[in-house]
Amino acid sequence: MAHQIPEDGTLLPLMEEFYTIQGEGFNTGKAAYFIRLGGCDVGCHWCDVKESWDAELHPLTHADEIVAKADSFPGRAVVITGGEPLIYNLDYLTKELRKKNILTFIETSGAYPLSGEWDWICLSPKKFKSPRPDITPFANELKVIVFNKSDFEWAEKYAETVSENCKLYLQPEWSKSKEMTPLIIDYVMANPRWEISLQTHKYLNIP
Ligand SMILES: C[S@@+](CC[C@H](N)C(=O)[O-])C[C@H]1O[C@@H](n2cnc3c(N)ncnc32)[C@H](O)[C@@H]1O
Ligand SMILES: Nc1nc2[nH]cc(C(=O)O)c2c(=O)[nH]1
Ligand code: SF4
Ligand SMILES: [Mg+2]
Repeated sequence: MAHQIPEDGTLLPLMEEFYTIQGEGFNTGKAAYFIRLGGCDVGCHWCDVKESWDAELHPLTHADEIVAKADSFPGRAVVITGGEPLIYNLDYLTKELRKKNILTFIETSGAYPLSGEWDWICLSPKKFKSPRPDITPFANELKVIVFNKSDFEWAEKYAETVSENCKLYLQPEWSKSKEMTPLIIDYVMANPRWEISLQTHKYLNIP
C-alpha cells in the first residue's frame, strides 16, 4: 500500500538517522545529526544510497519524534538528506528544530520546490533531473559531482545561476575518484573560485 503522506509535513518516511561528522562541503568536520528521508526519482546511476529511492520501504515517522532524538545529542546542527528531502514539505520539521536552537542544513538536488527554513542549503544539481530555476539563487553551496571530464563545463553553467556569495565545490564521484581527483586538483588551481570537496567520512570509515 502506498504511503499516505500528509501535506503538513508532520509525518515523513525516515530511512535512517545518525549522529556523525559532516563529511562533505562547507560544513566538513562539524558534528551533525543526519536525518535521511526515503524517496527519490532523480535516478543518478552512481548514487551511493540507492536503498533510499523507494519511499515505501521507509516507515512514516512523526517529525516531533525525529526532533526529540536530534535534540538529545550535543551537536547543534542537523543535516536533512535522503533520498531527495524536498519531495516533502519540510516547513514543520525545520521550524521545530529551530525552536530547539538546532541549525538546519539540507542536502538537495533541487529537483523539487523549496520548503523549510534553512541555515545552510547545499545544492548538488543533477543531469538526470535538473534543479528548479527558482531554487538556485537560495543555495549557500553548489556541490557538483564530477563523474567525467565534461562535468567541469557543466559545473560552470550552474555557477552562473547561483548567488554571488555561494561557495563552489567540485566533488569526485566515489567510484571514479582515482581518475577525477587529479583533474579536480588541476581545475581548482587554474580556477580558484572553485574548491575541492571530498567525501571524508568514507576515508574515516564513519557513517
Ligand atoms: C545521497 S545525496 C542525497 C541528497 C540529494 N538527493 C542530493 O543528491 O543532493 C547526498 C550527497 O551525496 C552526493 N553523492 C551521491 N552519490 C555520490 C557518489 N557516488 N559520489 C560522490 N558524491 C555522491 C550527492 O550529490 C549529494 O551531494
Ligand atoms: N558523514 C556524512 N556526511 C555526509 N554529507 C552528506 C551526506 C549525505 O549522504 O547526504 C553524508 C553522509 O552520509 N555522511
Ligand atoms: S538525487 Fe541524490 S538521492 Fe537521488 S539518486 Fe541522485 S544522489 Fe541519489
Ligand atoms: Mg552520503
